[in-house]
Amino acid sequence: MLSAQTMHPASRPCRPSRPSLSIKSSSSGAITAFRSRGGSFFGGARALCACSRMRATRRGRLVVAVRCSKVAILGASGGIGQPLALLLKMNKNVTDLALYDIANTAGVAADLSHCNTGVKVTGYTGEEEIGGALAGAQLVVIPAGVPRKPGMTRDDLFSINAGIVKSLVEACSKHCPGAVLNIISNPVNSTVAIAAEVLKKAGVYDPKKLLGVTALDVVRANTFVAEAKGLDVKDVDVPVIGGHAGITILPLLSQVSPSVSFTSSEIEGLTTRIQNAGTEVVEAKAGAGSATLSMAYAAARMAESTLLGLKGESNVMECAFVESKVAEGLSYFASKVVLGPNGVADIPPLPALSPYEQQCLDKLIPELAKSEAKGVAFASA
Ligand SMILES: NC(=O)c1ccc[n+]([C@@H]2O[C@H](COP(=O)([O-])OP(=O)(O)OC[C@H]3O[C@@H](n4cnc5c(N)ncnc54)[C@H](O)[C@@H]3O)[C@@H](O)[C@H]2O)c1
Ligand SMILES: O=C(O)C[C@H](O)C(=O)O
Repeated sequence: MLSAQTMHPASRPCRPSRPSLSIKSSSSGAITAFRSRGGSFFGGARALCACSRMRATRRGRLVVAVRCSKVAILGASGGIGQPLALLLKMNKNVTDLALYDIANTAGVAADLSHCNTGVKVTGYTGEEEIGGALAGAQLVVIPAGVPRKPGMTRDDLFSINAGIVKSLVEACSKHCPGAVLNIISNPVNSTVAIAAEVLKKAGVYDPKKLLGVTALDVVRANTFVAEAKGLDVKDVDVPVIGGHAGITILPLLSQVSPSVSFTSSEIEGLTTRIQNAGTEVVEAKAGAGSATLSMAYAAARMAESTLLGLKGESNVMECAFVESKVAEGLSYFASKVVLGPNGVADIPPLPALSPYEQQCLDKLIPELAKSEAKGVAFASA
C-alpha cells in the first residue's frame, strides 16, 4: 500500500445512517454502550468511530455526531479522478479519501495529502491493494476506464470499459458490500446494468445503493438555460431524465425552476445542445479525451449529495440513473431521486411532460432498453 499519510485510525466503517448517538457511561466515566436516536443500545465504546464528535446535551446526556465518511475513488489518477480527488479533499463531509488506480496513485496521493484540510488521503495501486482502498468505504466513486475520441460514441467504449467496471464492482462486492456506488464510467446506460448483475451474482445487490452519475447533464442544462435566459445560474434547476448518451439525455425544459418560457426553436436548440455537450468537449479536446473538469465538478456534487443523504439530511435530491419503475419496459432510468440514509430513499413519479418531451421519451426508451440488455448479457456471460 502506498501511504501518503497514515491510515486513518477509524478503519472501522462508521454508521452513516445514525447521525446522532446517545452514550451510556459507567460511574468511572467510561463509555459502555451507545444507541441511535430512538433506537436500542448496541455495541460498546470500541465500536465508536474515531472521528465522531461528542457533546453533552442540557440534560447531561452525551451525544455523538457521527462524521466519519470514507470515500474511495477508483480511477483516481485519471482526468476526472484527479480533480475529483481535489474537490473531495476540500469537502468537510469527507474524513478519509482512498485513491485507487492501476498506475500513478502514489504521486497523486502524496501531492494531494499536502493540502492542509482535515481529509486523510491514502493511495493504493494495483489489484492486490484494492481491498485496502475499499475497506470501510461508505461511498465508492468509479471514473475508471477509457474516454472517447472524436468520432466515437459512448457505446464504442463498451468493449474496454465493461470489463473494467465488472472487475471493480466485483471488488466492491467483496470489500465494501454495503457501500453506495456512483458509476461514472461510460457507457453509463450499460455499465450500471453490469454493476447490478455483478452485485446480484455476489448476493449483495441493493438497488438503493447503485447510482449511475448523470449529474453532468444537469450541470450543463443549468448553465445553458441560465445563459439563454439571462438568469443567475445558481438559481436554475433543470431536471434531466432518461439516460446518459445522445437522445437518451432528455432535459425537461417544461419543468425548469424558476419557471421560464421557451419558443419551440429554443426548446429544440437547447435540447440538442445538452444532448451533444459531451461531444462538444470531445471535439474541442481533439483526441485528448472527454470532459474531465466539469465531470469532476458534477461528480463532487453527486458525492456531496450522497453523503448528506447518508448522514440523514432531509430533502436531498439529484437526478441519477438508478433501478426504477418510472419508465415502462426499463429496469434503469435517470430521474430525480431523493437521497437518504440508505442511498436512494424515493423515486418520485415523472412530472407531466410536454408533447415534445413525451415524443422524445418514446424515442429514447428502445435505445435505453438495448444498452441495458447489452450490459446484462455481458455480465451474465
Ligand atoms: N458519466 C459521465 O457523465 C461521464 C463524464 C465524463 C467522462 N465519463 C467517463 O469516465 C471515464 C473516465 O474518463 P477520464 O477522462 O477520467 O479518463 P482517463 O483515461 O483520463 O482516466 C481513467 C483512469 O482510469 C484508470 N483505470 C483504467 N483501468 C482501471 C482499472 N481496472 N482499475 C482502476 N483504474 C483504472 C486509468 O489508469 C486512468 O487513470 C470514461 O469512461 C469517460 O467516458 C463519464
Ligand atoms: O462525452 C463523453 O464521452 C464523456 C461524458 O459522457 C460527457 O457527457 O461528457
